[in-house]
Amino acid sequence: MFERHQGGDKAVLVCLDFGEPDYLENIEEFKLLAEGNGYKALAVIQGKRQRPDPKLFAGSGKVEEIAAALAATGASTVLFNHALAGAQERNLERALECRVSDRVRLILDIFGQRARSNEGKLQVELAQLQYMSTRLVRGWTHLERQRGATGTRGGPGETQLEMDRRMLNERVIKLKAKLKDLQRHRDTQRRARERSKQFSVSLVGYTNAGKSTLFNALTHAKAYAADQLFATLDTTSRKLFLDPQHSIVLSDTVGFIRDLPHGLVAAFRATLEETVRADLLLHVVDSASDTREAQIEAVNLVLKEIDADAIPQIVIWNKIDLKGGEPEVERDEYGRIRAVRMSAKTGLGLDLLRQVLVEAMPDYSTTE
Ligand SMILES: Nc1nc2c(ncn2[C@@H]2O[C@H](COP(=O)(O)OP(=O)(O)OP(=O)(O)O)[C@@H](O)[C@H]2O)c(=O)[nH]1
Ligand SMILES: [Mg+2]
Repeated sequence: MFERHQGGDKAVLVCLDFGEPDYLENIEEFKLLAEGNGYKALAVIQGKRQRPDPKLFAGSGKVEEIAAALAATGASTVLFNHALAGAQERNLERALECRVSDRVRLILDIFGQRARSNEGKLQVELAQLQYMSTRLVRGWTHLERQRGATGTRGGPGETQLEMDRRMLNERVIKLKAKLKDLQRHRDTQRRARERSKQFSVSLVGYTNAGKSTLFNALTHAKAYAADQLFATLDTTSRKLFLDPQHSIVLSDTVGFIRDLPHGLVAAFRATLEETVRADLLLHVVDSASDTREAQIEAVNLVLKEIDADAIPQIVIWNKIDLKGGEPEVERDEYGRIRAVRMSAKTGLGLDLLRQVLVEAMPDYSTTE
C-alpha cells in the first residue's frame, strides 16, 4: 500500500510492555534496529497492555497517541518493536494512514543489507520470501519491482493473489535447491577439515557483543567489526596458533538477537552448521550491558534450536575495560573453566584466553 522507505525516513517507534522483564532496556536495541535500517527515530511511544489487541495490536487510545505523534513530528512511518500479524499491520496502516513495519521486518531488512556472500544473500532472500508469504497482499509487488518480474503468467482465471503465491513458491523451491548445492560444497570442505583433526572453536553471542573484535584480536584478521547490529553475517574461519604446539580453527559467526525470526534461523542453518559441529563454543557477552542476562538466555535459546546446546561453552565476559576490573578466569567447584573476563578491544586478558584454550583442548595434560 505504501512505498518502501528511503534512507533518512522519519519514524515513530512503538514499544509496548506485556510484562517482559527486559522491556525497558530494549528500547536502545530497538533504536539501533531502526537506525540500522536508515530511519530517524523522532518519538518513542510506550505503554502497558495485558495482551495484544487482535485487530490493531495496540489499544485504541494508544493508536490515537501514535497518530498524534505522527502529526506532531511529521514522521512517515511507525515501527513496532514486536512481531505483528499481517492483518494487524494492514489495519494499522489504514487507521494511521502511513507505513507500518514490525520488528521482524526490521531484522530481515538489516540482514538483507548486510549479506555479502552468495550463500548469505540466498539465505536472507529465502527468509524474506517466507515472511512475505504471510503478507502477500502487498509485499510481493515490491519484490517484483526489485527483480524485474520474471514470473510466467498462469492460465486465465488465475487471480493476482494465486499468481503471486505460485511465483513465490517457485522462487522458494529454486532458492532451496541452490542453497542445498552450496551446503554440499561446505560439507566437503568440513570433512577435509575434520580429517585433519583440528580442534574447532566457534564464537557465538548476542549481536554487538564483540565477537568479530575478539576474532580479529586472536587471529590478526580483518573481519568487519562495528557498532551496529549484525555486522557479521557470514561465517569466517581461520587457523590459529595458540602456542607453537597448539593450533585450533576459530570461526566468527552471525550474532543472535531476541525474536530472531524463525525462518531466519532456519535459513541460516547452513552457516550456523559450523557452530553446531564445533568442539567448543566461546559465548561472548557484553558484560557492560544491562540486559546481558536476557541476551545470554536469547543466545542459548537459538543454540538449542540449532542443536548446539550440548557443546561445551566458555563464557567470555567481554568489554571489562568499560566498567573496570582485572582479567580473570572463573572456574566451577571442580576447577573446570566457566568464564574469562577480558577486553577484546584493549587486549586485556587475551593471553589468559589463549592459555585457557590450550587447557580446554583434549590433548592437554598438566605436568604437575
Ligand atoms: N569498550 C569495548 N568495546 C568493544 C570491545 N569489544 C568490542 N567492542 C565494540 O563493540 C562493537 C561491536 O563489536 P563487534 O566485534 O562488531 O561485535 P559482534 O559481536 O561481532 O557483532 P555482530 O557481528 O553484529 O553480531 C564495536 O564497536 C567494537 O569496537 C571491548 O572489549 N571493549
Ligand atoms: Mg561480528
